[in-house]
Amino acid sequence: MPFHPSLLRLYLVMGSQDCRERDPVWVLKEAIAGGITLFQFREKHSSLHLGEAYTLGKKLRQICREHDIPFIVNDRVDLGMALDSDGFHVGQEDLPAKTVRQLTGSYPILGVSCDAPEEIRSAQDAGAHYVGTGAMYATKSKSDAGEPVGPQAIENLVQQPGCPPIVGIGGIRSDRVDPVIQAGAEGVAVISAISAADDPRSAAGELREAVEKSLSCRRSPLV
Ligand SMILES: Cc1ncc(COP(=O)(O)OP(=O)(O)O)c(N)n1
Ligand SMILES: Cc1ncsc1CCOP(=O)(O)O
Ligand SMILES: [Mg+2]
Repeated sequence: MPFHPSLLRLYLVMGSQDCRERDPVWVLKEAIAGGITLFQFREKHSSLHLGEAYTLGKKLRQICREHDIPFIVNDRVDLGMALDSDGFHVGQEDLPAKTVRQLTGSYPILGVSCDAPEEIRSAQDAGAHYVGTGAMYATKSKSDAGEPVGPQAIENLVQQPGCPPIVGIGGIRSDRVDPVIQAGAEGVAVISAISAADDPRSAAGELREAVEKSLSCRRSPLV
């Protein structure tokens, strides 16, 4: 599936650990109905074996396919390849982005977590389509997220020549979307704001509306 920065508008990142014991299949369907534009399968559940992650991933992948939502796999290139994913997301402590590109070819979407200018340069070298920057705000969804870097980090990175489109992640709720977009992000990535919401469909709807509203009044659109 070809990449366009508008795919980053509302990016749901989710695995079974994020869904409050509810079926991730149901959560994903509701999130799609609410307006997500991209999905990342981020399975971190220590009790789920790779084979179980594959079985769940196949179901989620199928739902994405039926709704034309690109399906990205976090961390595990082997799992992503087995699931015929549309792309991969890796961070600074995962396989190097350049290696992922070599393993997977030039076509799949490649996302890389970056908080610093030198990380942007190596993401560019690897042919990253987008960059994930965070945590924007404090988060309970990633135990090793470190201190929040805030929207200011996006404002700094986006000035790097040739910087790929940025999506902000970490602690984002609908009332925190605007500073992230005004800093220069193309969209927001969330886990708990949708996956742990009582009503994931309306949560996604609210977030999407907040993103569109904020983009429509950005002073100098970056895309
Ligand atoms: C869109 C997006 N941005 C950042 C991350 C974080 O990736 P990483 O730093 O590798 O941490 P884990 O998600 O693997 O815990 C992401 N997953 N998605
Ligand atoms: C995966 C990840 N990377 C940086 S913060 C984060 C967790 C985001 O989760 P939430 O949206 O629930 O704060
Ligand atoms: Mg990772």
